[in-house]
Amino acid sequence: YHRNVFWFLLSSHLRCNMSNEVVVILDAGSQYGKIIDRRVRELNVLTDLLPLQTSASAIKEIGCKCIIISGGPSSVHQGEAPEFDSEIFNLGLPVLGICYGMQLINQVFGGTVATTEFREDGQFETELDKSCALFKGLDVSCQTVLLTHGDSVQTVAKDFSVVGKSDALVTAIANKAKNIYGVQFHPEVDLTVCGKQVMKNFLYDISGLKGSYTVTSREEACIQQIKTTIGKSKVLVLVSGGVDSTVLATLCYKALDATQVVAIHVDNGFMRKNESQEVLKALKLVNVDVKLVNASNTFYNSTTTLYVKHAKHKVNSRVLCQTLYPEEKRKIIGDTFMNIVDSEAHALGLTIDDCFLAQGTLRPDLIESASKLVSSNADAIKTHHNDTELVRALRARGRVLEPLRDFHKDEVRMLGRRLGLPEDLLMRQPFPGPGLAIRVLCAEEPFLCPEFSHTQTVLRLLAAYSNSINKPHALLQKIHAIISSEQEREKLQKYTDRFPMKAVLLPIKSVGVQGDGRTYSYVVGLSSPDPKPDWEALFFMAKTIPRICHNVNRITYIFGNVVSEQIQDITPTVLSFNVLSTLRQCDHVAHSVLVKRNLVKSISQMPVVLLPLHFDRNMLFRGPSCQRSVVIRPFITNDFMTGLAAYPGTHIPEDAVLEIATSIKKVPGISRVLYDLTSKPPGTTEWE
Ligand SMILES: Nc1ncnc2c1ncn2[C@@H]1O[C@H](COP(=O)(O)OP(=O)(O)OP(=O)(O)O)[C@@H](O)[C@H]1O
Ligand SMILES: O=c1[nH]c(=O)c2[nH+]cn([C@@H]3O[C@H](COP(=O)(O)O)[C@@H](O)[C@H]3O)c2[nH]1
Ligand SMILES: NC(=O)CC[C@H](N)C(=O)O
Ligand SMILES: [Mg+2]
Repeated sequence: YHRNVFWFLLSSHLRCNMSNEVVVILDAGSQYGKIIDRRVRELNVLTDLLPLQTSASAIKEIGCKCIIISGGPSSVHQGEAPEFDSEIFNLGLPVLGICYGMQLINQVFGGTVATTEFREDGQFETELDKSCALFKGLDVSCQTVLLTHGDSVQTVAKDFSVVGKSDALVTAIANKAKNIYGVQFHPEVDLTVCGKQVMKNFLYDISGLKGSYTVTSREEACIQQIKTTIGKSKVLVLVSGGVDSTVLATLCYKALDATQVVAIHVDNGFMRKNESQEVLKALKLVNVDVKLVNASNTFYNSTTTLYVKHAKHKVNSRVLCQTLYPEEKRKIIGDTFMNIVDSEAHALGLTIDDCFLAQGTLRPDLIESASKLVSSNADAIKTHHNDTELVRALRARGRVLEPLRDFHKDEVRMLGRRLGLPEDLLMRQPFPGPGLAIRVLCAEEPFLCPEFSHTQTVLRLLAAYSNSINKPHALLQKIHAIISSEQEREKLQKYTDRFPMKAVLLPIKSVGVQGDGRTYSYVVGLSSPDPKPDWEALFFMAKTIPRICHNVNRITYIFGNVVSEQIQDITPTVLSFNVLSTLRQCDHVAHSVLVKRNLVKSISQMPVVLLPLHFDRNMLFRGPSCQRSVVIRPFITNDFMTGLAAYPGTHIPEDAVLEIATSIKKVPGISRVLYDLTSKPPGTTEWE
């Protein structure tokens, strides 16, 4: 049903624009894939996002000029691969396949694809053939691109030539005669430096598009949408204090009579220190009057029903303050949030038949919740509480207003600027709806799977590589199979020699995103007897380790003395009032440093995360694991879908980092402070 509504809206949208320059994006379930349409739109070309299964005849009917096939979490050579119509390659249209899309093209035309020892998630260098039309105009042939894959092309399809390579890995293929191209990397994201140029080449030069589609006025369109949807009714605007919902509320006030707009902010108990009060104050200054709903005590003991996929039935969840799993926490918080909104609406005398619900939902929120509104194949990355089952049911009844649903964060900020919102409100760092609740890693027991000790051995070898190479070890072969270039081995040797390191596998799991799917894997802690962190060496290790240990999605640096002992135990941690106040205090001291040093704008976001880990226990006295540790994650991103850990000395002054670490360490109950070195992918922004 949702999909029908969506296609209807989309086709009417297309009719209104009557642009004959349409690109069909066939979605294989990628999360970055949805940025493809933003990239294409940025180049003034209209997109039509369709499921990969779409038939060739349906595509022909649309009259598009070319096809882009996105990435996706599946493997083309395995049973669960989504279906597709191979006739799409016989339409005579130029095709660009990205990651999964390239693997699919290669397989269809007779080449092979396999899951190998290679696993790459992050920025890598690749050599591209500048004489290929796809790479025309690139300044140099060696380019930095985003790779996130575990599968790769083994034998190249007949009639295709290799136009991109990175050591043994094929990163681009082309069939010039048929105008069919494939890239293993992701040109749609900012982390691929030449991405925009590659897309431009495909759209303008290869497909002959002119770029005639311009978004006239998106503000006007939003206002119009609000007016037509709400009419004479009322609208309950949910305001979190973030930029999205602030822009939304401002638009509602602009489009409607003030008596029609009721804005509420829910304090769920997972806000930052003084956050709710400050939100109300800031919004008052821009004439948005918000009612505060204090529900901070309701959430801890709330539950919901969960659908068990493999058993196909529903069960009751635990209460939130006993729940360990990230998705479960998100579902409980989301459903509780909507119940509270519902009873608040009743208390205000509003019912769903005379009132609409407005949310600042953005495109990435829907993408990551795997909403059918944006894609039929997406892997659910995480549930956003503005896209829960309850919201979906209301949406189906046409009662939800989401004018920003087609926007990305940077576009919302641009709109907010046009609306005259102050810069400090616009540039606020995003804060997730479930707040601090997803920044506490909950666990009752250490996570120790059978691979633990093997992984730990590989890590030990890697961290001491400069010594290990002198003493032959069977596992070195495995490492060398992946670190195949002489240059890289030399680097590994140089860094491990210059900065002595220990690498310990921490017995916890964190959320990540790899190969366009969600992962839940180990974290590595690096530390050194040298008190001065060698960031260059650390960042190199952060990039290298997940390529070799595929069960690791995050790398951290542990401030302080070297940690050489394995951490066997954890401090049992759930979302309790005390645990949250500890994290709130750490978050507060950390962000105060950013504010004091005027760094809020230069860092895109800085999650502060509580870990159930107690280092430096006195084992002689069998000291219990009772303290916890804190990770700081200063993060640099533009599209909020991919990004880099801030590099001390470049993105953030090193003394600011050290000041943050020192002040967090002073908070009672904190064992150690860690620095997250991981890019996205393989790690996400949040740890969950
Ligand atoms: N505490 C809250 N009270 C009221 N509404 C909320 C709250 N948290 C989230 N919402 C609603 O859910 C939507 C999504 O939440 P989310 O936190 O992603 O967005 P945001 O805060 O507007 O923006 P940002 O992502 O910049 O923080 C918001 O736009 C808002 O409509
Ligand atoms: O509005 C939100 N509701 C949520 O539930 C949520 N969870 C994560 N985030 C933010 O989304 C961005 C990407 O997050 P991840 O890299 O952790 O997936 C980052 O900016 C995150 O802070 C959320 N935003
Ligand atoms: N990003 C992608 O499209 C990944 C494709 C495939 N799942 C892989 O791991 O190689
Ligand atoms: Mg948001």
